[in-house]
Amino acid sequence: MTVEPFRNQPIETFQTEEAKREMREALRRVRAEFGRHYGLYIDGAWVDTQEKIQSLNPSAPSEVVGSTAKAGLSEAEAALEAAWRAFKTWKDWPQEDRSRLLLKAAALMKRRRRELEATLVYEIGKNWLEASAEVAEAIDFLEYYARQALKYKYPSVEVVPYPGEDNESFYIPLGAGVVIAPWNFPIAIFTGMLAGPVAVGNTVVAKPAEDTVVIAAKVFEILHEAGFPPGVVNFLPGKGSEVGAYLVEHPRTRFINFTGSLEVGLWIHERAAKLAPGQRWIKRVFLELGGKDAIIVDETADFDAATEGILISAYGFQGQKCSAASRLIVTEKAFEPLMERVLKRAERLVVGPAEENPDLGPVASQAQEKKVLSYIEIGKGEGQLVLGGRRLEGEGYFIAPTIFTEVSPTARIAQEEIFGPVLSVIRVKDFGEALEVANNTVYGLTGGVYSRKREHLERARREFHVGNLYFNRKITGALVGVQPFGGFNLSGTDTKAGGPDYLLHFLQMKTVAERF
Ligand SMILES: NC(=O)c1ccc[n+]([C@@H]2O[C@H](COP(=O)([O-])OP(=O)(O)OC[C@H]3O[C@@H](n4cnc5c(N)ncnc54)[C@H](O)[C@@H]3O)[C@@H](O)[C@H]2O)c1
Ligand SMILES: N[C@@H](CCC=O)C(=O)O
Repeated sequence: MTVEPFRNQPIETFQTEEAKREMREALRRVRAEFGRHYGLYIDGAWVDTQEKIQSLNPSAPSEVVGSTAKAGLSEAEAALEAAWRAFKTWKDWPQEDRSRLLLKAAALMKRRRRELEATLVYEIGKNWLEASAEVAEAIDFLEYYARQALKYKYPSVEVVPYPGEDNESFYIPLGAGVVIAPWNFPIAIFTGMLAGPVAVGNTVVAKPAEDTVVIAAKVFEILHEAGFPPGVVNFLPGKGSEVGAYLVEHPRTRFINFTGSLEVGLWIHERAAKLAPGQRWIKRVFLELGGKDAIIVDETADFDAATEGILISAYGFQGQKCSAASRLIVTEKAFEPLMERVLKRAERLVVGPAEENPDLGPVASQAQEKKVLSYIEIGKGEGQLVLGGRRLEGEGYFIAPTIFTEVSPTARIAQEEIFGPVLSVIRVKDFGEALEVANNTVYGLTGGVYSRKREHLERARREFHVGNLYFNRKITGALVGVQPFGGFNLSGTDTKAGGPDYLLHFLQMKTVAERF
């Protein structure tokens, strides 16, 4: 099979009139289908249930974007059974044919690109650029893993020759696994987490987050149209603590690919380690969790460039990214010139309904709004509020971009993941102290340094303990294949999504030796 080398999908910035017109048209079409209902997808068929999950528009929560069926335990059981049945043949499909299906799904996603972007705008409150970047990433995952999977096809492993014996080692898939996804990248992470294992011959039951079931259902429409055989991919919207937990503890679950909060991730890690009656393997568990990511700015930095990078990293998608800058660590001499610029620019940020393409849309849900506002209250007792710090008028969950200065490195707003548009600024005496403060967290996902001093950048390269480190640029927006993504410490198992080793997590190596 020959395929063009992998290239990232371009992200639409909506500068041209044509792109703007296309997006407005897509928004109109998606709005016209508000309220549409989708089933579960089990064993190649759409299945309805009595209970349903409604998805609301966070810019105007009285609007129902759509709904899906809601899986219970019997549907979870059926989906896992279907996945195991499908595994019997899918594992032996020629790799080229499996990869071809992923590429077909990518092509279908490209064709529906604007519609998918518009769905993200309405379902989760991304502005147009954020929505476009996310759909591009979902397509990239399909395209990248389709190509990477070809690397592992039989016979792929080089072994040392040994006299009198034929020795070979090769990769085989694990079996049927469970994918549990968060709401903040509901198409990219959902697609990537299922496409990786499936690409190399596993089958999956995929549970989207409760707030983003419509975009996830659209992913399954695409997988269905691409022609995945029944049971290879199963769609199971449902409550995390019910069907999610059931699948985690199930003896027939072979692996769990989870992205979400630290709290749920640790619970899954613990429960998956327990041997359930009848279980015949140690479950593989992959966890991609939270962050408390910091940008360091020293006195040699380009303050204008730093300001741009800080604002996009702190407030892109309202700060609801595991990679978001929630701490800004500034050396004494950089503090005034930098903060003057940051405040001036941040004051001008526009917050509003996502369909109007503001700088910041709403936060994702009422639960998110409550959590972020409660941290803002905590912050008022811990730092100096210099910007925002309040909910804004309107039906949607709008929160003003917020900045606290004079925050202690050990304050709660400097230690706990807030996951909203709140930036805690910590003043330090020099670069050495900045690195100490940056590393003083249980997380280790992304980090950044703005400096013109080579010595500082080299020191950060060695000492700043994060999975994704960025110099003189924003700390969000890792590109598939270019910046494999995943963090250290309690940020997860460093699975490195979109990286060259990712698919190995879902494979096991078999070794056969024959004497002649
Ligand atoms: N490291 C990364 O790559 C990455 C990427 C995106 C998001 N995140 C993190 O995700 C979090 C935000 O996402 P969230 O609020 O959806 O997280 P969450 O942990 O609340 O939910 C994630 C998923 O887990 C399910 N779930 C909840 N309880 C469960 C249980 N007991 N058993 C099984 N499944 C269960 C939910 O239904 C959802 O599908 C943030 O902490 C963010 O940093 C990390
Ligand atoms: N991979 C994304 C973050 C995903 C987590 O929310 C980024 O690099 O910004």
